[in-house]
Amino acid sequence: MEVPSNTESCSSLGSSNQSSLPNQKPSSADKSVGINVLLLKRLRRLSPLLFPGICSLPVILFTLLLLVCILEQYIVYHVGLISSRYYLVLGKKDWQGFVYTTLYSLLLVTTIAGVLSGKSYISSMLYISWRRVLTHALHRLYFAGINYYAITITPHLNLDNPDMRMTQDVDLLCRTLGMMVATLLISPFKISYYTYQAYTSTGWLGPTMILIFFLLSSVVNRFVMDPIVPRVVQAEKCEGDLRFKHMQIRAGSESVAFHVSGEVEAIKTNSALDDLVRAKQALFNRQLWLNLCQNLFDYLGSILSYLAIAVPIFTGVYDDVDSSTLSSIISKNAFVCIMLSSSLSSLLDLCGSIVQVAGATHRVSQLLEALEQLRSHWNSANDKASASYTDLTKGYLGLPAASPPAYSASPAVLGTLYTASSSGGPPPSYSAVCTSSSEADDRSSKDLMVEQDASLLITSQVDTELTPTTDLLSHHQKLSDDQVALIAACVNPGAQEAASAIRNTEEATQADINGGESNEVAPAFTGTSWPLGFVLQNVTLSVPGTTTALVRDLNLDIVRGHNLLIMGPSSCGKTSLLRALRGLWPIQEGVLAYQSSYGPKAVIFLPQKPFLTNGTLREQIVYPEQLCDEADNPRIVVSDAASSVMPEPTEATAMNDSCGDASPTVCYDPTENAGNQNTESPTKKTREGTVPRLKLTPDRDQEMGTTQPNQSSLTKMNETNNANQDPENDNHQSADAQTQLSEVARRRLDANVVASNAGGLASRQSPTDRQLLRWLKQIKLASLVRRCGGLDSDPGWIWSDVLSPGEVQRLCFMRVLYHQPHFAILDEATSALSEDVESILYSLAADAGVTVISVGHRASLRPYHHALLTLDGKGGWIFESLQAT
Ligand SMILES: Nc1ncnc2c1ncn2[C@@H]1O[C@H](COP(=O)(O)OP(=O)(O)OP(=O)(O)O)[C@@H](O)[C@H]1O
Repeated sequence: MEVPSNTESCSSLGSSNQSSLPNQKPSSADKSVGINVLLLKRLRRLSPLLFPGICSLPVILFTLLLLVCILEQYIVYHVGLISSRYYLVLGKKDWQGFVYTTLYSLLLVTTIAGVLSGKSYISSMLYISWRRVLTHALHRLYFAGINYYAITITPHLNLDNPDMRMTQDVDLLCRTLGMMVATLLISPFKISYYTYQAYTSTGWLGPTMILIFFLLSSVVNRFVMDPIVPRVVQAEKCEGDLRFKHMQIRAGSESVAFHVSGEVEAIKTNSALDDLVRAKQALFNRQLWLNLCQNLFDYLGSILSYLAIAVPIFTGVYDDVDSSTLSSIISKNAFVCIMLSSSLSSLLDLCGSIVQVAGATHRVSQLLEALEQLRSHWNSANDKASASYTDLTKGYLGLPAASPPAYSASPAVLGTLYTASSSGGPPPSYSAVCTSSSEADDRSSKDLMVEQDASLLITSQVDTELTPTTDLLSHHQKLSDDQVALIAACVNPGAQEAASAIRNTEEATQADINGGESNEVAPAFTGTSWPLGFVLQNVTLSVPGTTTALVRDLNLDIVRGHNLLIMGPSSCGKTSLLRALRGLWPIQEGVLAYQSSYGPKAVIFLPQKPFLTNGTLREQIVYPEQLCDEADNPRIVVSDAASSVMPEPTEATAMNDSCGDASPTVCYDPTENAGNQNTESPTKKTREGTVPRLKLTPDRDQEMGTTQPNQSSLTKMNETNNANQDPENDNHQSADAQTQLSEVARRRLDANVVASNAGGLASRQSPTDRQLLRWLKQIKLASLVRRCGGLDSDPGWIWSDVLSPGEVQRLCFMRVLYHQPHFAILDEATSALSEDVESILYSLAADAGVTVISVGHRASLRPYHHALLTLDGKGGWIFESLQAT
């Protein structure tokens, strides 16, 4: 299977399957960077970012700068005439005129000093405001969706050092522009005025000579400047590479020290330095010719002004004036000609700045374009998924076809459904096969290869219920027609009041599940009516850009109350599967459906490489939530980790408008929620009352027995279904098996989404400090509170450097306890811990009602899970129940 390489045919990284990433030529080797049409286009694209609105600070400063520049030129003109005035009064020995001229000159000089300082200050302000708005714009794009991740794993973008582009290159661009802008602004006025003055002094000859000279020098400079721009771009890249190397050593200093590999790193760092020096050298070599031209034309310009004034003098225009008046006229004429020539040559002097601006503009624009490309890629995939979702949900759950679910209005609310093209060929026949652990143990790795027509389903019990004539959702979830209609009402926008009714439905459903005949066909996941977290149907997953499958045709439903362990040899694709679940990697084929946007209260990931942010201990625990107020009045920003993350909640709406990012950032005050006990309590109660506890005590098997179908019950259900089927239906079922499976998965997902939506995840109460401290003590981190000065004191640590790997893992696990999500996805999250601490952590997670999906190598993990998925790294996989262990 070829992964499509063109932009048209692909969807989005991490958000859709059958996708490759946007294609773009390598940026640094891009020969198109220069002083050219592309530069103008890029500057035009940057201008709305630099001038975001008529009342924005950059526009106000820009206008102020323009006014100050005009004032400056007015005063400079009069300052320039001072010498001419002195020639006159001194030549005539006019005492009074001398005193007056002196006072007048003092006033002008004082004023010009103030104006020039003010101009410089406003230029600096303009620079910093530009830097702020431009960096904010880049940040918005960089943190939109998973752009910050996609840009680093998308090799064909070949975009070096995005961090440096957002910092140093933006700084260079804004600073140089800030310096240039005053000259650029005033030049048209200045040139027009002094052209007129030169014309009145010298006739047409003076200004014509000067203008021709300027045009000539511009053409020469243009050719000298052009090759400099790519060298500026290259030098900036090398600068970024060297910085990155130093950053890498700083981050891994301890590992380097363990290896005592300073010399190796020195060689590599010096190599980066040598590259930088070479790049700078090439730049300076080119700049030499530019500087030569600039200086030559500058001085030729000053001579030219005297040539211009010499013509009327030698042609006798001033023959009838006395010598002091002639001196005054020469001085004045020289001044206006010099001013005209210097106005023009100051434009030429900007050539050095222009190449800097051009280089920085190209680099910043390349980043901007790549980010926009990734974002639109992401958005179009989301739109596609939204459209698929609307299509697929049309006509079931009682939804009128013309009334799409709330998802289309707010993808963040209802989640995402990702579809891929089918793999072609005959649809696989789905037989419910549940491999026992003993059988699995006997299998060789060869046996792990799964046949196309023998898919194993975690919730195989559910799938054995599939019959073409059955209302799948109602049957599966034991819902009455009224309940299904209620869900439909809740899916529709504006049906918020249905949330409480849904809770009632949950209770009713729970009663159904627990009582009477429903026990016989009760779902595997008793304890919740809306248990579905992730649905994988025929999922094939490869490393992006390659065709070698890590997992092939995987069918899996990940449900609440059903802990899943994923194992397999190193590099077999365990983390990659989690990446797909998180939407970071696209899948090649199949259907991967999940709720993507509830954040850490629904699904939390503890990655293999733990991430600790800067700040207080509490900030580590609540991560990825952000405390945005003082500790005594904590406000928590709940960011949607799977969708766009906006830095400023107040800008969320504007960003949706301008950037098309549909996922809002929610900011809520837990103190408000605390007061709303009526809303809180039922949710909390329902949650506590329904989520099964996996107790790691002797009665565990018994508990698990209630949450896990055993083989005999599966067989029984198969028999029941077979008995109900007639031959016609057999054919029908075979042909529609794939469709039905998708259908039931979507219905269950939808129902789950609706219920979670109605359940008010964001309104769940946060644990108290007392509870946090109790947990910290239980996981043996109590001393950490003292070491870092309390929960809310910032010790200024680089946490991952200060804490041991075991402490880091335990601290990260606190996030699971704090958020108490429906699902915690743990990628070797306890690998650095002893088995007894591991046991404590899993017990606490079970007590909190958290369903865990673990990746790990240790057999000690098995007792905490209901099922095991083993990958063989060649595409094969096997699922086995762990209930008997
Ligand atoms: N960003 C990436 N670019 C290219 N290949 C990658 C990338 N990330 C992972 N891979 C490759 O994908 C394969 C599966 O990696 P993955 O991290 O899923 O393995 P794993 O089973 O979790 O391994 P381990 O048990 O060692 O953690 C590996 O061969 C790895 O080299």
